[in-house]
Amino acid sequence: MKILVADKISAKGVAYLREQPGFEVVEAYGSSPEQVLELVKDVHAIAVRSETKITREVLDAAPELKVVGRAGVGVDNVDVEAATERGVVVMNTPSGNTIATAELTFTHLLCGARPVPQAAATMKAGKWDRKAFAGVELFHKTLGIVGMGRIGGEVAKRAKAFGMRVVAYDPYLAPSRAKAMQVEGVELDTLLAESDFITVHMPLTDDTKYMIDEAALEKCKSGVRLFNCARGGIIKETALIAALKTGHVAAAGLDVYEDEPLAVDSELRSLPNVSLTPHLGASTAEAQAAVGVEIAEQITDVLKSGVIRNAVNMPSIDGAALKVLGPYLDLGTKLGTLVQQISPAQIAALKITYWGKIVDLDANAVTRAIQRGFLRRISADDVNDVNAPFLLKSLGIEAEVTKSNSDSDYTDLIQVEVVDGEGTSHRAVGTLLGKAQQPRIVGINGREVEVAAEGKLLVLENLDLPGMVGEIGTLLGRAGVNIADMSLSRLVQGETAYMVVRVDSEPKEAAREEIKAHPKIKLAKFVQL
Ligand SMILES: NC(=O)c1ccc[n+]([C@@H]2O[C@H](COP(=O)([O-])OP(=O)(O)OC[C@H]3O[C@@H](n4cnc5c(N)ncnc54)[C@H](O)[C@@H]3O)[C@@H](O)[C@H]2O)c1
Ligand SMILES: O=C(O)CC[C@@H](O)C(=O)O
Repeated sequence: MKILVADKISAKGVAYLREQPGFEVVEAYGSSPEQVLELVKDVHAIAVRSETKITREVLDAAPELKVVGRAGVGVDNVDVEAATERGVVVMNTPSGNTIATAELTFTHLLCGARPVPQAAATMKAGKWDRKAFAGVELFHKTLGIVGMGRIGGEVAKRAKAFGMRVVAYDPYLAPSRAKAMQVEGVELDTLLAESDFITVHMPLTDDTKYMIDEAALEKCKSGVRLFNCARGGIIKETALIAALKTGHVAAAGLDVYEDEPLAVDSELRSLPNVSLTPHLGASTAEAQAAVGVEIAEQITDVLKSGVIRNAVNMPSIDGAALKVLGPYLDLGTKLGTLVQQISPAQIAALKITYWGKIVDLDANAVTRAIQRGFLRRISADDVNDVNAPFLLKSLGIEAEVTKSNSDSDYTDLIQVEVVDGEGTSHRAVGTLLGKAQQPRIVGINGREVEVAAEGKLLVLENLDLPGMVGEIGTLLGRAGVNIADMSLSRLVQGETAYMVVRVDSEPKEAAREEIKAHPKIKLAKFVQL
């Protein structure tokens, strides 16, 4: 397996990848977009920080690619939508650089209060100016934090230690968390009006882009100080520059910019009341060691054992959860495959119902496994848990999931049902049996059956007449096919019965045609699980 380390991650992370038997690691830093297109053509994984852009074009040029690992939080340099369509897992390392970024933010806050960088520059220039660099204190000032996630939370703790009042705006901030952190959850306008210092800590999204623009700045106190160590574009640069010039914003500290690297002639570089750092939030020895090793381990887990952690384009399952969910994933895949093979081609909806213990587990992964199983034989694309929901949608098949609390005879049941264009439903029900949690099929199209969910099955609907089992047995015997297991079911005596026969080998075409053409057999499907 080939792994491209496209941006500089920690030596420990690279060493971890190199130690893995069967891994070939290519380190190529600072490559041009054209070079990246060439480098990715046979890679299975790419590790990046924020420099290398993993665009749709790059993904198209990488047919073997399984995973893009971001050593850091923001995945804005990766086209996640295109990756999802292609079934490529995109993962990040959400917490390894939290402290580093919180500490850099606090450094900027302190430099916004006390112009240390500006004073230091004059000292280097041989001056001794004690008048030009008076500052303000953080003590008893109000800090407004927009985005109270991991980094916002760590900044809040440090601000409390400095004796600041902390107000926070975050639509997803639970009152209990605000209380535990001793911060006041407020509306954005209140935060803008009451804060002496404002720092932003959320991703750049359609909602957060230019959240701090001219109108927002007008709502701020005169002399407010602003900080952004999250993503360029949350604070509108032109509005900030104008407000820094008038002094409405007394000082600013920025680590991130609308365009990176920041243009050489950006006005921000020449304003005296701004401290700038070149996207250094995560640049500490500790953070880089942490995220480098974390991403190397995560990439290895995906490629070697299929274990996915910290994926941003699918639900992740940790090792403990995988142990519990594993048998359900197997059953789900098989039910999806079975239903696809017993139903017609024109499907309008794929409906999944869960009963029993599974209802209380995280069934998202099982749902994806069912969808993957269903699509396995019908999609031209490589189907996996990442792209299965997307591919289903692109085929115009509606997905529906229900968790039922009604009673059932089994500890767990999963029903997979497809509805065709005419509203006719085809379904299979499965469960896990015994201590070994063996996947069993216990229902097909409303008939109770009982057969192991594995191998090759012959699903028959035949007239309920004496001698049918013998006739099928003879037919299969003549074709040299051994029966491993068999289950019979009927609803009304003398009408039709279902026979599910597990066979050791697939009947040859001629035998299949003979079975299909048998006058007493209404339906015959050969299923491979
Ligand atoms: N400068 C750097 O080098 C550096 C390093 C690490 C992280 N970051 C960036 O910092 C940001 C925060 O990282 P984190 O790890 O704390 O993320 P996080 O996911 O833990 O926190 C983000 C918070 O933003 C909140 N949020 C989302 N939309 C919002 C909105 N419209 N208004 C207000 N709040 C909103 C979320 O509820 C969440 O609490 C990210 O953009 C990340 O990429 C930068
Ligand atoms: O890799 C970096 O140095 C930047 C990381 C940072 O922007 C992030 O979102 O984690």
